[in-house]
Amino acid sequence: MDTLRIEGGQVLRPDMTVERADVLVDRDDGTILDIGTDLDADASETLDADGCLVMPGLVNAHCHVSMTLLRGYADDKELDAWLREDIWPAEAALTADDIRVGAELGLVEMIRSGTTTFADMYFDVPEIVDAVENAGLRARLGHGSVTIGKDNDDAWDDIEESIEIAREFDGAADGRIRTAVMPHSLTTVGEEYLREAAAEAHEDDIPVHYHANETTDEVDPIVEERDERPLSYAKDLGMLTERDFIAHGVHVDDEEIALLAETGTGVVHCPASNMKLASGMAPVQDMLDAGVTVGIGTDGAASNNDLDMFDEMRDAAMIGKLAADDASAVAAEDVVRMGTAGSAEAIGLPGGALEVGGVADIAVVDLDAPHLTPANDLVSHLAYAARGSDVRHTVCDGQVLMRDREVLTLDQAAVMQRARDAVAALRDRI
Ligand SMILES: CSC[C@H]1O[C@@H](n2cnc3c(O)ncnc32)[C@H](O)[C@@H]1O
Ligand SMILES: [Zn+2]
Repeated sequence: MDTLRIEGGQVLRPDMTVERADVLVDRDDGTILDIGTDLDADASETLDADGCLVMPGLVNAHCHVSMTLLRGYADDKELDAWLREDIWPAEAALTADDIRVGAELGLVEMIRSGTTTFADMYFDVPEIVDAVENAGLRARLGHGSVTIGKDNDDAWDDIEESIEIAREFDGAADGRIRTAVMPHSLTTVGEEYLREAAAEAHEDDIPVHYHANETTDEVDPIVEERDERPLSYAKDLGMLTERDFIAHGVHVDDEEIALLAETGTGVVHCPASNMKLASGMAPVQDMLDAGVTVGIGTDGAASNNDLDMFDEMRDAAMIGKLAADDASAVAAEDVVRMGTAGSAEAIGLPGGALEVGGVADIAVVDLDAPHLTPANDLVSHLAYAARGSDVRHTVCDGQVLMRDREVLTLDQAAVMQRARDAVAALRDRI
């Protein structure tokens, strides 16, 4: 058997306790064989975790990975103006090659900060599928459809593309890639298209993922036109089921929170994007109290401006307290759970916990740093003090993606140069 042993570290268990243990991985099927101090098997490969915390790989539950190319391209605007004046015109000029290199740049960034799994909405999805397959991460990918501003035929083509992409690539990369049908939002996609997209997706047991209740500018017109809240509308459309997950969920009222809990729909909290675009403060503690499955996502690198899930967990804790006006809200354990198991559950992928028989998706965090000293409480450190750059090794599906901070599955320097060249050419075209 081909095995990997991560040795000498402390291990974060699913109940958020930390214990001294080694982790033995079956690389043939990508699962954890054993966790303990007296593991007897000789391993084919070892990773040194002395002085480190071995934790589940982080799960970035909402992203637009190729938007790394637009990092710093347009800042300091609210969502609608940012999308319409800057981002959508720039995206209209992106080529399939741009999407590919942007995705690779984002994947390098994720691997370097301990993210092993993500959910992504974009276009030219076959490029992203191929990049993820080669980089070795786990992902739920989908084509984001927008129908406003399109004639009926073009609108249906865009919806059909989302459905076809989801069907074609579900199970790619030996099952590491799953898909979702991804209408962009409840206001940028018309009612008949949303209804059909959800029905077709669910016919094949494929989830639906979309932006919802992100800003008041998006919520108010729905309430005015339909005399119902957006998530009640989404439920009528068949888009609020256990498989489905929404991004943002900032402006949700108590009835919508109850609907999310009742239906088992996941919510991906994107605190940095919500702050940067001044979208608002999501009632995360209220959602957790109601039993909603809540994960965490970075959103794209143009509204964040990085893909570091450690930053995101800290932001989630900070703004969660502010939103609840309660310093005990969205506590350290809650955000670490949300950034790992909560996100995995929301997007319907395995991972987010280190347990025997579970997938070997692992981040090894080096604790030997001034900002992580003293080690009073390691869960507190993960939530409030650690940075993506503290990650020493990253493993996904039993494969080592980064060893001693060297990314093994992508050529980091070459990807960065291709990204610079792509953006220079893009800026000439825009
Ligand atoms: C049609 S593919 C996805 C689409 O979403 C855009 N996007 C990026 N961030 C956000 C956000 O916070 N809310 C809504 N839409 C967003 C992205 O630029 C793509 O056009
Ligand atoms: Zn988004």
